[in-house]
Amino acid sequence: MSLLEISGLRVSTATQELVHGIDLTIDKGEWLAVIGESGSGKSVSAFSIADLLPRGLTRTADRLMFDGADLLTLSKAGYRELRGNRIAYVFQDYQQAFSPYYRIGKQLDEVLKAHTDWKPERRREHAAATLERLSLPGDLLHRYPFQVSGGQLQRAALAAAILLDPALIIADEPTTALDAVNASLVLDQLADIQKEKGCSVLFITHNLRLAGKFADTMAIMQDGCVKERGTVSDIFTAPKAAITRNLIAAIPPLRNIPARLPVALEGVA
Ligand SMILES: Nc1ncnc2c1ncn2[C@@H]1O[C@H](COP(=O)(O)OP(=O)(O)OP(=O)(O)O)[C@@H](O)[C@H]1O
Repeated sequence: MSLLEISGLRVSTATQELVHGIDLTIDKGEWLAVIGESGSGKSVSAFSIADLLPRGLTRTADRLMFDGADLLTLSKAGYRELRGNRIAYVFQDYQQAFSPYYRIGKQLDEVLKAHTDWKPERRREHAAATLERLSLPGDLLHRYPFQVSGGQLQRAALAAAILLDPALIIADEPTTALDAVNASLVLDQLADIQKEKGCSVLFITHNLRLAGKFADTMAIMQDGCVKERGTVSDIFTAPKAAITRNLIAAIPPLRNIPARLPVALEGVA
């Protein structure tokens, strides 16, 4: 069953169209990877879903439905409720996820305060349990963002995203700024959470190999258009669009092919 249905989505500046009427759907529990070169329109498309486009960009669509609700008619207040509650974002720049001026615990608490009527004790317990769920030390609550490592901060950002059990997590290049070990940890934890909670993931990445490891389905973007959509298996075994074939051919060699990559990729790697 579809959680998110996007049809004819366009994003424009005052003078130029950046995204040219794309269609995407994500089912409940599905992990969709949106892949494309830099500037292909992945981020602005993702921003437009939850009304987070930067000033100067506008969105139109034929259809934009989230869990039965029409986002095209949703009020600003409706969007505020949706974000952080039903739709959560994890961004590449984890430094921006937290204000440097407040302890991480206070910032997690603000999210819970804004969306629940829970008492302080329950909010504190829930925040600590969520950090623990991501194998982060409980004393992180008392630290400022600059007092934790980049990898921990990105996992704390993931904790902030899942505090309220969102139905959709939009992860926009969440591992680009991390070393390989921390990148793998963040994605493994995101995959565990997705399985446990049954939520959907919209994963934006340049990295076709990571997409192949974690996603169920893929959409390949180029120049503001979706050039190809399909299951991971179909896309790796029978890529149709030229951009998809180029992206697959550009995957660097790897000795240990991840278990979920289809056999066809081994010939390419
Ligand atoms: N605020 C903005 N004002 C004007 N143009 C913008 C703005 N933000 C993005 N763009 C343009 O929109 C196009 C798509 O950008 P977008 O950030 O969505 O690409 P992307 O595929 O996410 O790239 P990357 O992988 O590098 O993040 C680019 O041409 C970009 O220059």
